[in-house]
Amino acid sequence: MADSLHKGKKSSESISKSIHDHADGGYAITDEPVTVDQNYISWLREHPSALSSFSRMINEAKGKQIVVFLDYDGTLSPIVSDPDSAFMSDQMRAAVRDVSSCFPTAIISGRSRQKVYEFIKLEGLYYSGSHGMDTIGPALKTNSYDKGYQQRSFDNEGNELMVFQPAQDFLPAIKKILTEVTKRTQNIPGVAIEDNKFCVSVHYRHVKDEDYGRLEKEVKSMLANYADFHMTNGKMVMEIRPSIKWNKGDALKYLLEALGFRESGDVFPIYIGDDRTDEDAFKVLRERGEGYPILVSATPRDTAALYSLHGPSEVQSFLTRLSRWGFDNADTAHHK
Ligand SMILES: O=P(O)(O)OC[C@H]1O[C@H](O[C@H]2O[C@H](CO)[C@@H](O)[C@H](O)[C@H]2O)[C@H](O)[C@@H](O)[C@@H]1O
Repeated sequence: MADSLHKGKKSSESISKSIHDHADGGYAITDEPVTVDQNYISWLREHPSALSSFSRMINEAKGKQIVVFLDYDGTLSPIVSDPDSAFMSDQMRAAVRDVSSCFPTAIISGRSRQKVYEFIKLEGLYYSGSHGMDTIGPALKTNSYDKGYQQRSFDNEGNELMVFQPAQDFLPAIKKILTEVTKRTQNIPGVAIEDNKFCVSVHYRHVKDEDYGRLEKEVKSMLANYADFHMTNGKMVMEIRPSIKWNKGDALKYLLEALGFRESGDVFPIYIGDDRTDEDAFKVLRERGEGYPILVSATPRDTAALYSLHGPSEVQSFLTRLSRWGFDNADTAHHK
C-alpha cells in the first residue's frame, strides 16, 4: 500500500552528499550516497534547507527568545514498522538535551504524553501528547484557558507546572472506542491499535491491500455512532480524535502564552515536524508571522512550512548547530 505522504517519483541522480548542506559554510550532514529526485530539488527552492538557511535564521532571531517545538515520530526518531520500537538514538537525545538547556523546548506529539516521555526520557522539557490535547507546561499567568481543564503539577525541582487537558470530558467515550475498535478489527490481520489517551491510533502498515477497505469500513461505521469524534489520517495510521477545536497549533499557542509570549514580537518559535498534523502548527507560525516552520521530508510535499530538513539525521545536525550557537552566545542570546 502506498504511503500517500511519501509519494514521489524516484529517478534522477545519485549524489555523495546531502544537497542540504554547506550553503552558508555549514556542516557536512552525511557521507552516505543519497538518491535525489529532480522534483525534490525544485521543491527545495521553495522550501530551503533549515541548515543552509541557518545563519539567516539566527540573524532573524537576534534579540528574540528562541523557543523550540519538536514533533517525535519521523522527526526525532525514524519511521519504523513497529510503533513500539520507535526509539530515539542516544545522539539525538543528547542533541535535544543540549538544545533544551539553551532554550525552552517542547515536544508536541500524537502519542500519549506518557509514552513520548518514555521514549525521550529527558527532564526540563515541556511535553504535549495526544496531538496537543494533553500538555504539561509552565504555570499560566493568564485566564485565557478554561481552568476546569487545568491542574497544577510540580517538576522534580519543585517548580510549578500546569497540566492542560481540554479533551478531558471525552475520556469515557475514548475508552469505549478503544475497546470497540479493538474488537471490530481483531479479525483483520496486521492491524495494531494504539491507546494515545485522548485519541486512538489504528495502524494499518501491516494490513494487506485487499483488507484495507474492510478496515476503513469498520472504523467509519463505528464512528457513525460517535458523533463527537472524527478520523484523521497520518502515516499508515487512522487517528480517531474528539471533535474539539484543538490541535498541535493550539498547543503551540498555549505553550507560547504560558511562556509569556501571547502576542509578543519578542519570541522566535522554531517548529520541526514531519506529519500532516504538524501543518496546524506551521500555519500558526505563518499567521503570527514569526519564527521558523520546518517540515521534515525526503520528498516534495504541500506544506505551510517555509523550510525543510531531509530526515531525522538532519534534524539532529540542526539541533546540534543550534545548541552550539546557543552555548557560544550565552551572554548575548536570550536564554532560558
Ligand atoms: O505526532 P507524532 O509524534 O509524529 O506521532 C504521530 C503518530 O506516530 C506514530 O506512528 C507513526 O510512527 C510509527 C513509528 O515509526 C510508525 O510505525 C507508524 O506507521 C506511523 O504512523 C504513533 O505510533 C502514532 O500513535 C502517532 O499518532
